[in-house]
Amino acid sequence: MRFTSEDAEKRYDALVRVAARTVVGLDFDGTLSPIVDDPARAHIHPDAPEVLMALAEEVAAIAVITGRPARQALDLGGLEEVGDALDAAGKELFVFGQYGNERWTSSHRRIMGARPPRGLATFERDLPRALRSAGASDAYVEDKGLAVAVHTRRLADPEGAFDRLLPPLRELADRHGLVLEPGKAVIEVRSAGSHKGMVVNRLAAVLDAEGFLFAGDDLGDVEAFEAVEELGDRGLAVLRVCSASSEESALIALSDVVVHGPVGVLELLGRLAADARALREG
Ligand SMILES: O=P(O)(O)OC[C@H]1O[C@H](O[C@H]2O[C@H](CO)[C@@H](O)[C@H](O)[C@H]2O)[C@H](O)[C@@H](O)[C@@H]1O
Repeated sequence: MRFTSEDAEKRYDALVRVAARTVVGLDFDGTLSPIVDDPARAHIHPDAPEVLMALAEEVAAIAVITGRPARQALDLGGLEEVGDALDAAGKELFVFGQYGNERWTSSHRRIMGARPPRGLATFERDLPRALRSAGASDAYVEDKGLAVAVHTRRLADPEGAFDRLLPPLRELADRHGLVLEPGKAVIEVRSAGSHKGMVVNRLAAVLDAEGFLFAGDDLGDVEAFEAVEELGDRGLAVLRVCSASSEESALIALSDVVVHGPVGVLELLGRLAADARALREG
């Protein structure tokens, strides 16, 4: 775990002091679950449920904010059970799927979602031809209902295929009124309507937060990092945590703390829970 500046360490201390009024926002893939080749097997790190339950005792709320469909995050994360434990502690677990287009809470247990964006069906119709033209017919296409993710990780040349696919998919997305969300060996195509920064702002306002921690690992988390920084400018105690890997470094420059993958994220969250508890118990 590395604080990126002295100021960042002070930010951590300030967050501990307002832990009881702090919202913890967490990305899923690469932050709570280790990156794996098959998206259907990206299970949450086995230590995560216990760490989240301990943390919930000390903070106002925990929110998983992911590009995944909420249903998948619930299943791969065992988050319904985590929600049970949080409910019992009088706290709430939020799951925002598809970059904020879906919402689940441990108190309501229903996924509220948007409709598929106009243009997605015709985009999907034209997609195989675009994949063929880019020599990436074997790319794995993940149909997320409200979006499509084209994965190159399991191709022979993942980076080459990613680079060849980016321009034509951007052009095709534009033509269908959709936007591109590039990530780790993945190009997502989705509606322009929502992003993780909007979720951060909504949660901070609704929960009247005095502190906000967000941890993420990929480009789809940039808006959340920016929103958290703006909350800091407005006087909240904030901490931006980068779950680092050799695959993506864009978030490092925006971070207060850099940790190594999900193991490092959980270590930091465990430390936050322990420090907040020690302060509370005097
Ligand atoms: O917002 P996130 O929780 O980070 O989700 C973003 C996308 O993550 C998934 O893909 C990534 O994880 C896979 C499993 O480890 C990996 O195989 C892939 O290369 C990564 O890009 C997921 O499949 C996407 O739908 C999410 O939107």
